Amino acid sequence: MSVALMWVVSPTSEVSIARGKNSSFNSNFNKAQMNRRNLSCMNACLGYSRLPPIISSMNMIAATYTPAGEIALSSEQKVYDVVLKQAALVKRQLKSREYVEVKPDIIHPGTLSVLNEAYDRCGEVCAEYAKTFYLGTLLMTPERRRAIWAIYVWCRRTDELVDGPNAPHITPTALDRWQARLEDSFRGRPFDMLDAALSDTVCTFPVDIQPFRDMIEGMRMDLWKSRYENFDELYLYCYYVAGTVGLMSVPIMGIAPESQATTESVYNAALALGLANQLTNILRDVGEDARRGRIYLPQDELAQAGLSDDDIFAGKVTDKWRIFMKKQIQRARKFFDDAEEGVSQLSSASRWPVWASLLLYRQILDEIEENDYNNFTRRAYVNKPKKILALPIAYAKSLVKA
Ligand SMILES: CC(C)=CCC/C(C)=C/CC/C(C)=C/CC/C(C)=C/[C@@H]1[C@@H](COP(=O)(O)OP(=O)(O)O)[C@]1(C)CC/C=C(\C)CC/C=C(\C)CCC=C(C)C
Repeated sequence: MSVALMWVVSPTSEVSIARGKNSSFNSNFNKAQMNRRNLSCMNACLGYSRLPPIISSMNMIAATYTPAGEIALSSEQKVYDVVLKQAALVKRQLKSREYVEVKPDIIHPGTLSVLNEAYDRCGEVCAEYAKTFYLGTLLMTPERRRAIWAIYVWCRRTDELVDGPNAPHITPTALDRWQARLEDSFRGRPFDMLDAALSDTVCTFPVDIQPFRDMIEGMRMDLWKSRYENFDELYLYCYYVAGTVGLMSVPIMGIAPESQATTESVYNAALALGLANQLTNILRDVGEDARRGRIYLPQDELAQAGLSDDDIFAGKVTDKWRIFMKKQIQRARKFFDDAEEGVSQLSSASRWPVWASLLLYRQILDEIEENDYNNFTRRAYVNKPKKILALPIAYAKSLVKA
């Protein structure tokens, strides 16, 4: 990655600074920074408001009970509740068409150019971090493209809090402040320019705040948890840090008008793609994570395979490890399969980047196999020719209608 985004999240200064080798972004960003009061005013003028409350569908989920008589939901059931809420929000807003072109008649002078600049900045970050994905977004309509950039940037900044250069200084309190900033952005009171783009996006498209809160929850989890007892625990983590991205993206990408699929099934597919990506990421990075003292693998399944934390730290590829890995890869592939059904339901211009990301990420699993399951000292990656080949394949798949 050629750019490192650094966040200084302190009680006195909550500013984001972009730093990097090619840092034209840096100076542009500083130049264009706005203060909170101006933005509040600007957004009041734009008439932003909090999204309406969402009806809970928790009681639609089959539940089991703890010995104390409390409802015990699996992670999958808890997450499904978020899927249903987001799908309900989209359906309600699609019905009322409230979110389409509801920009107020009176626009504060300069607001639009500031907003355009904010979105452009998001596009620059996206292009720096994820070139292929950025190119894919160029096929989308301008409104969708810039909204996806805004969400990408928020996700990237959130991830950088625990994975970036400032990670050792990040505390739960810093994450609380980041969440307060998120809540403010959803209320139309963004803190900085990049937040202003997010604020505009969530006011334009029917995006629920819960997946955003949940991603921060995943980052909180990363601060204290370095072992996962079983797949249920790992599932929740993967939802928090990646399944959420799928749920945030679909309201922007849009579902094809001709799609016969239920909104819920499309959201489930989006969730599945996030989970598949994260499981793949975990399987690729086993050695790297172990060197940081982290094991994102189900402890019970490791034990069943006759493996322990020590085996992971020793990093030796044994037959036990190969058998264990085959099972994990099979599970990740299943999530990719579940996701595939949903991609064709997306609006036509959104399919290509999603297919490209799906095909490229899934190939990492093939590479782990090619490396004879040595994910301790070899990083599986998809080489350039294979990446290039995936793009027309993704394009051809994107032409298949729902
Ligand atoms: C088209 C597309 C891929 C859209 C998603 C755009 C978007 C908002 C991406 C945000 C990604 C991000 C920065 C997430 C922060 C948390 C994180 C780092 C998650 C991991 C991603 C890869 O990370 P990284 O860049 O570090 O990877 P490398 O180490 O460089 O390989 C994750 C593994 C998960 C990302 C999850 C997704 C991209 C979800 C994709 C799902 C959809 C877009 C829904 C598609 C819809 C249907 C119906 C299937």
